[in-house]
Amino acid sequence: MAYETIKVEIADRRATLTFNRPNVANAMDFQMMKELADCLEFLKDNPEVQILVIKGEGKIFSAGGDIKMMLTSGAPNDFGNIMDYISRMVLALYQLPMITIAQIHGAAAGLGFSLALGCDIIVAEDNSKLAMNFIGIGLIPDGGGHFFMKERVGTTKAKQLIWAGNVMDPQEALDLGLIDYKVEEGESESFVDQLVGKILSSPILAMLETKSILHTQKLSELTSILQLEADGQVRMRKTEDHLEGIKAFIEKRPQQFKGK
Ligand SMILES: C/C=C/C(=O)SCCNC(=O)CCNC(=O)[C@H](O)C(C)(C)COP(=O)(O)OP(=O)(O)OC[C@H]1O[C@@H](n2cnc3c(N)ncnc32)[C@H](O)[C@@H]1OP(=O)(O)O
Repeated sequence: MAYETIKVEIADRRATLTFNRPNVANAMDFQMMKELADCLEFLKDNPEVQILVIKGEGKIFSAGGDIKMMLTSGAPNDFGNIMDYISRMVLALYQLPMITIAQIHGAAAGLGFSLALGCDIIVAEDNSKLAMNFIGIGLIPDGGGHFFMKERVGTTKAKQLIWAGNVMDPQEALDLGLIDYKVEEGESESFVDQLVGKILSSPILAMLETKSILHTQKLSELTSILQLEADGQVRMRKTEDHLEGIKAFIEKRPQQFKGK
């Protein structure tokens, strides 16, 4: 399939999906979200692929939703469409009958970090910035961010991290169990290639059965959280604090939130 905002290569039982808007930190606009949903649904039905690696072109894995698009895209209800794409991509990712690996370098923020957390294995380079920082622009996590954070660190810690919205370094994330491997700067590609080789020479069908059992049992909870996130995000999109958050980001100044 031909895409403009992502690249997909399939060879030797492995698919590699690369975010491809490097000039804007691989921030995701409408088109990219739709292409991601289409691509992950296509991969879901491709029995030749047993491993998916997700990575980013350029300096950053992904900075999440495109904040400049949020300022210019008009009506708050446009988020209804965005949330549909996000639900489609996350449900497809979660149900993929393959081992999924996020290969993070530079930064993974907002929806970019949610998608990484939706992978089975997360590898991050030592210098990368990891941020569940939707709150910085007055939003809540989407892309199943609430679900995946809760799965990895428990409800109380997830809530605290989401509220704080801090940029975390990989050591902190590793200590919390938010990522699985921290590697030296520039080493993620070779590390992931080795990991893929190791997994492909393991009894991968048994690994995939385990994934299927655990994910099938949790699917209704994820589906419910995605709906709650979609409803909540449309509400947050209409707040003054969100508008202030995106303006402050673009103007590179501190936000002044008012609780409205
Ligand atoms: C549906 C909604 C989904 C969501 O995901 S909402 C959440 C959206 N995402 C965010 O709030 C994250 C915002 N970005 C950041 O926090 C930081 O960036 C990073 C931690 C990702 C990286 O920090 P650093 O390495 O210091 O880079 P830099 O100088 O901040 O950014 C490099 C260039 O990338 C642009 N950029 C960064 N994030 C976004 C974005 N999300 N949307 C659009 N542009 C973005 C900046 O403005 C800048 O550009 P210039 O070099 O021209 O100043």
